[in-house]
Amino acid sequence: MSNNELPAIRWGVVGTGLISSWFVADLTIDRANRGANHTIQAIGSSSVQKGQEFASQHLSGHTPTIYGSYAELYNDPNVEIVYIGTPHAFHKQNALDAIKAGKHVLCEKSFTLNEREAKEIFAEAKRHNVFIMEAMWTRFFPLVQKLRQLIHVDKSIGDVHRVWCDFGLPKDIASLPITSRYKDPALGAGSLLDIGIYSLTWVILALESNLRTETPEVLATQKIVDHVDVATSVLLKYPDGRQGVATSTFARTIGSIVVEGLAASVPASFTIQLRNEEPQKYEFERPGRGFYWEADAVAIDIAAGKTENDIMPWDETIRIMHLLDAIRRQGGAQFPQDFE
Ligand SMILES: NC(=O)C1=CN([C@@H]2O[C@H](COP(=O)(O)OP(=O)(O)OC[C@H]3O[C@@H](n4cnc5c(N)ncnc54)[C@H](OP(=O)(O)O)[C@@H]3O)[C@@H](O)[C@H]2O)C=CC1
Ligand SMILES: O=C1OC[C@@H](O)[C@H](O)[C@H]1O
Repeated sequence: MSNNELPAIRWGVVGTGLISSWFVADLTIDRANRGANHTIQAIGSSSVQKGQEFASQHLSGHTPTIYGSYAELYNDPNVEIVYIGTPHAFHKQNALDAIKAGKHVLCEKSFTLNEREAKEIFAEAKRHNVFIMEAMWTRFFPLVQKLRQLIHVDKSIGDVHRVWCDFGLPKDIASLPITSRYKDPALGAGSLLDIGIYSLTWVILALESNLRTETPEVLATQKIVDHVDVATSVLLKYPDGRQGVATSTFARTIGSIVVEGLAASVPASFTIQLRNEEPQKYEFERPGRGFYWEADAVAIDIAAGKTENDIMPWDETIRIMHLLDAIRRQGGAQFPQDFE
């Protein structure tokens, strides 16, 4: 199909921040195998000057109409679809306004701050008979389609029982202005809606062969600092026992360490990966299986007249058992002895 025969659509972009710059840059690059022709018809910003700066920086060679308000963009008859690139907290109002003006909408993730807002938007879209979608771009990558085919159709690794996904995005929240969307709860700040949504998405995509046919149980914990979740861990539990762990954090580290070996009980080496540096692998000799190290420690302690070992003291065992009990209470695994 020649480019002239492809579907064509005229976009109005509201918000001139980071994501809008990435979005318009991608829509205007020259690429093979395009599926549609995109025109950035208009930019809506809080000021004409900001809109003009955005266009000259990210849309050189293009001539979008620049508006100093979003309302003007919604009312532009040449705009067919509105792309919402504002912070989460404004998505609801932006989407409702665009829909009421009869526009289709592509709205950045997270779609809204909560389910109630999302339902409100979809009800309005239904009333106005317009298209609307959450811009969860990752789901549309060919890589995802291939991965899902390998996992769910070809069953390349058999049945998938567990999936983990972590997204860490270092953010020094304390140093940001209180108006930052990463800091202000009223703007939907927090790791979950910003990046945790990706972790959750990957876990769901890998665990669910038929999307949206199951509702997993959720167990979650968050680290809240100044009313904002700076770290979230979610455990998804499916009716048949499949488990997904999705985590997100704004904490800053300079790299990661992966421990390798036969099993988690038998570490053999680890690799330190510092950002932008070559990985460094540390390997260790282990003749036999390695049970002699704990046996040596026992013998040494006894010879020294000790009753506890410093590496595995009594209170550490008690702490671990306390945690295991708490987890079982939430999780449901019971032993007859629990009721004695
Ligand atoms: N898909 C992806 O990979 C990414 C998605 N996102 C999503 O995009 C959305 C926007 O994020 P991002 O581009 O980083 O945000 P930015 O802060 O960089 O930009 C947001 C823009 O929204 C407009 N805006 C309107 N009202 C406000 C307000 N009160 N405070 C701040 N901005 C306001 C501003 O544009 P103006 O002044 O022109 O009106 C501003 O430039 C979020 O929902 C985020 O989750 C973000 C990054 C990547
Ligand atoms: O979606 C996103 O991905 C990239 C991050 O920079 C951004 O905070 C987030 O919204």
